[in-house]
Amino acid sequence: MSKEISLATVKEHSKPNDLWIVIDNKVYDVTKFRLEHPGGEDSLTSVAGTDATTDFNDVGHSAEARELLKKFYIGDLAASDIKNKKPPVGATPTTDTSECGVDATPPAAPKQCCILH
Ligand code: HEM
Repeated sequence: MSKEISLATVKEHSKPNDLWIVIDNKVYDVTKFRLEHPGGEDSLTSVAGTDATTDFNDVGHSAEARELLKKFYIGDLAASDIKNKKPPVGATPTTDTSECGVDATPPAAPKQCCILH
């Protein structure tokens, strides 16, 4: 079973010479890699000890970069620290659905341009 690491523990490793980050709920020790990172040391030190999933995805890292990640994997983020931002498809909404962004209104009638002449 893989090791579970809390976000609080990850935060303790937020120094350049002791640098952990979280990507997709997995914890990576990139202390040594920071000096080899093609995107520079600063981009890694700026997210040290935090969840860098968004930053990592925003850059549009290659498949090679994702493959490289595996070398630095040290454990999984503790279940209690995982924010379920995107519930699985088919999940039953709890109470308030006002923020889920789902618009139940049926699509409007076809636009003029869709009507064949
Ligand atoms: C362990 C985590 C990471 C690995 C293994 C990694 C790996 C790489 C690799 C291999 C590249 C070369 C381009 C590519 O193949 O996509 C790259 C570029 C880059 N990375 Fe990362 N990266 C990591 C985390 C991050 C994070 C957290 C950030 C931002 C906070 C970041 C920002 C960048 C930037 C800005 C570039 C340069 C893109 C460019 O010049 O086109 N990386 N990274």
